[in-house]
Amino acid sequence: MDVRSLGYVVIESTNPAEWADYGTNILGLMLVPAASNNGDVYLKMDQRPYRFAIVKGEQNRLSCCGWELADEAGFNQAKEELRAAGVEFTEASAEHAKSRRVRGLIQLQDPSGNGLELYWGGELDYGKFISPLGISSFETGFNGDMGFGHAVLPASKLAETHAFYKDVLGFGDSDYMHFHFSPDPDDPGQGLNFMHVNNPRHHSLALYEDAANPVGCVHLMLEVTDVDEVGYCLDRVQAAEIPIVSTLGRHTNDNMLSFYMATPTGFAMEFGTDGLQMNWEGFTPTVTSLPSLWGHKFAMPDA
Ligand SMILES: Cc1ccc(O)c(O)c1CC[C@@H]1C(=O)CC[C@]2(C)C(=O)CC[C@@H]12
Ligand SMILES: [Fe+2]
Repeated sequence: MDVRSLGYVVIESTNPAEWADYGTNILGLMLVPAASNNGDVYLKMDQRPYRFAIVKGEQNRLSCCGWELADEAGFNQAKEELRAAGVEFTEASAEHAKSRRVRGLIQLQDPSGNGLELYWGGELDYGKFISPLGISSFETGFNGDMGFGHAVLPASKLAETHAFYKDVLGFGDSDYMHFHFSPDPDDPGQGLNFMHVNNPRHHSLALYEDAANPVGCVHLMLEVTDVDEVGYCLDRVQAAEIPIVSTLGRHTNDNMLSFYMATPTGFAMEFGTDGLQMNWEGFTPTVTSLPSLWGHKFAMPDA
């Protein structure tokens, strides 16, 4: 399978209006005029019609990640490979695909129960990105082909879930880390698999061995092209008294300079810049024992 990018996320929220406020006034994303009056919130950051869809629901959690395939042939091939691997999926209706602004879409779950969608034909509306806070641009590649950023998802069954993304979805390994927060020496600790798809972003997905995560996500990451925008965002977060989940720091594996804050949904948002752009040809996956070169003091170990 040839997955090209992390195209969008869908977030279920009891109060999508909170995300309209947070998305525009803190993150500097653009509110997309609603196609319907149902209160759903769409947030835009580049040539793509939206990157975040916040839909009204009973729960506050990440619903799914949308993964982009190159074209219809790639989409059909992906479905063949899922059938061959015995993975169940549901084909979305034309109406549903249209609401996602894609030409074809299937829905499935990974072995830890995280929702995902595989799609082809993601629209570009070339609507001008005008940040309400004057952010010049988010790093999403040419025509947005690097995806919006990355997602770190909880994986109670880490080995099985990692194998699913690697062997069935064809993701590549970027890096592996292992954490041991518990004072109990018999506690096996938590693994963290960083994985890439077919674009230069160091990781589009990371899987964290995290059994109890009620919101379906550890964090999402957005990347801006100007370091000052990270600083300005940090100032806005502090002025709004939004909890800072991790202080500013620079990661070892992808070189990202970032900090982490709370979101209305309870998972964290990493806001960074200067992430590595990789050439995967001949790349040897790394094993890293230090998460950050400096900084990144996390408020809670599982934040
Ligand atoms: C280590 C690292 C490298 C690149 C990233 O984009 C990135 O988010 C991380 C940190 C991931 C990880 C996390 O999200 C949950 C809380 C963790 C386990 C920590 O407490 C340290 C590393 C953190
Ligand atoms: Fe991250």
